[in-house]
Amino acid sequence: MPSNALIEVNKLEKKYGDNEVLKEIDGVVEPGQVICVIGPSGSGKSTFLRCLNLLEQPTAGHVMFEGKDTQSFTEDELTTMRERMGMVFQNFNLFPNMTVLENLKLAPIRVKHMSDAEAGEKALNLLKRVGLGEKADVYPASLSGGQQQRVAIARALAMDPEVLLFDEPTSALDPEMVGEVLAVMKELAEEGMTMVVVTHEMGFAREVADQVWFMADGYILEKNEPNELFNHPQNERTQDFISKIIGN
Ligand SMILES: Nc1ncnc2c1ncn2[C@@H]1O[C@H](COP(=O)(O)OP(=O)(O)OP(=O)(O)O)[C@@H](O)[C@H]1O
Repeated sequence: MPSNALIEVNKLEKKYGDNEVLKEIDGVVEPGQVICVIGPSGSGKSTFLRCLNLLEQPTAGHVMFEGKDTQSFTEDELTTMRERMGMVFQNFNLFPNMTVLENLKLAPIRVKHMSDAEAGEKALNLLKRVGLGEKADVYPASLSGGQQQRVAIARALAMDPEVLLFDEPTSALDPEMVGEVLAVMKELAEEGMTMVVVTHEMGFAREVADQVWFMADGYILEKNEPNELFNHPQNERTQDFISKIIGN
């Protein structure tokens, strides 16, 4: 395997009963890369993402993290790996009964054993970074969806992750809020954050991704640089998908 792979997936398979959702998936994520995973609804994109941090247990195949096979991980090693892979969900998943600041401080205090003051300072800096320095003491419900998602990104960053996994981070947002979240993600990409992003935002994939992976029926049918994949798709299914979303 390439020595610089952060994540490597070999012959990954996932079944739910008889439903084969992921089939023979191979892929490498290198440090600093932004991978966008695109494809039709139900093609297995979210399941693939959740297999990367073993929120879903693969049925077969291997997920390697920093060259180590996660299958051989103890529970403690798995927990550590998940802490190093931040995840941002479609529906933000903030704790509603905690203020924005408390949401951000929780994991650094509990998991990294940071002092309250240290975690608070870090949280405030991260909130400023996502443009929400003024919102530290409010509750998530008083924020717009776009603001809540930016808080969720800041919360993931509070653990200093090695990689961020995004599961359709803008799909639950009103259209006018999509841009503010994508702008934060683009900034992170420019700062060198390694990211795997399941998305329907083709403009973002085209502009920000180093590689776009096209999934259909549980296979990754095509991987390429965005310009190649969008302008010269090789696989018939990719051509069909792209002509449907871009052609009209
Ligand atoms: N926990 C589960 N139990 C059973 N089947 C599941 C589960 N999670 C996903 N599936 C099935 O796996 C298939 C792929 O789902 P997945 O959510 O990964 O697709 P997707 O490409 O992310 O779709 P979308 O773009 O609509 O979110 C679907 O047929 C879905 O019904």
